[in-house]
Amino acid sequence: MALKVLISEEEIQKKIEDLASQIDDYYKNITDEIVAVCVLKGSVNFFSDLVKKIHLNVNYNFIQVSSYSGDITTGKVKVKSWLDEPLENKHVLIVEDIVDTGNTLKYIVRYLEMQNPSSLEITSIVLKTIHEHGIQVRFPGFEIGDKFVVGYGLDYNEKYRNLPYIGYIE
Ligand SMILES: O=P(O)(O)OC[C@H]1O[C@H](OP(=O)(O)OP(=O)(O)O)[C@H](O)[C@@H]1O
Ligand code: HPA
Repeated sequence: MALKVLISEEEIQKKIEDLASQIDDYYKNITDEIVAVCVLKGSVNFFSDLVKKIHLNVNYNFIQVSSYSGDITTGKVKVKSWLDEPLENKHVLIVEDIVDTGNTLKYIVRYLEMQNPSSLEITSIVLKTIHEHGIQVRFPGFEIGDKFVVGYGLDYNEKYRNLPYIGYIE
């Protein structure tokens, strides 16, 4: 089983510079903190690289949800841990590693919206455009086709998360 590079470490880091500057610009008139919500586990690498490049007042929050077994979604989003502060009247940025079927984000957005944040936006480093999920990603990274990808936080049965690039299994 060989791994092929789809998006190199250099391309990822360049894209993150670009996303961070879009985010800086989008929130430039906001004086309150922005709450960046990291969706564990997959987003940990992207979250960590991104927040270091944002020049705003950023607070961290973490949720852990999962729905995949191998490369197949169970269709059921399991919540493993949730926010540790309310998001009412906060500007919230959800940081995801991948939007595939959109099930995970649909679930997260539905519950975060119930908390009445001042604003709720999404960034995702990878997006599969094959599904009609209707999720609006304000700060999109790379659009890819229908390949199961690993690396840079993305796993196949918990493997490959620590690769610095995004690849696929041939
Ligand atoms: O758009 P979807 O089809 O819902 O897929 C996207 C979600 O799937 C992965 O999470 P996973 O359930 O594998 O948990 P993990 O982040 O712990 O790997 C990924 O990190 C996203 O959160
Ligand atoms: O392509 C993928 N790779 C890893 N995890 C995922 N979760 C949804 N899609 C993917």
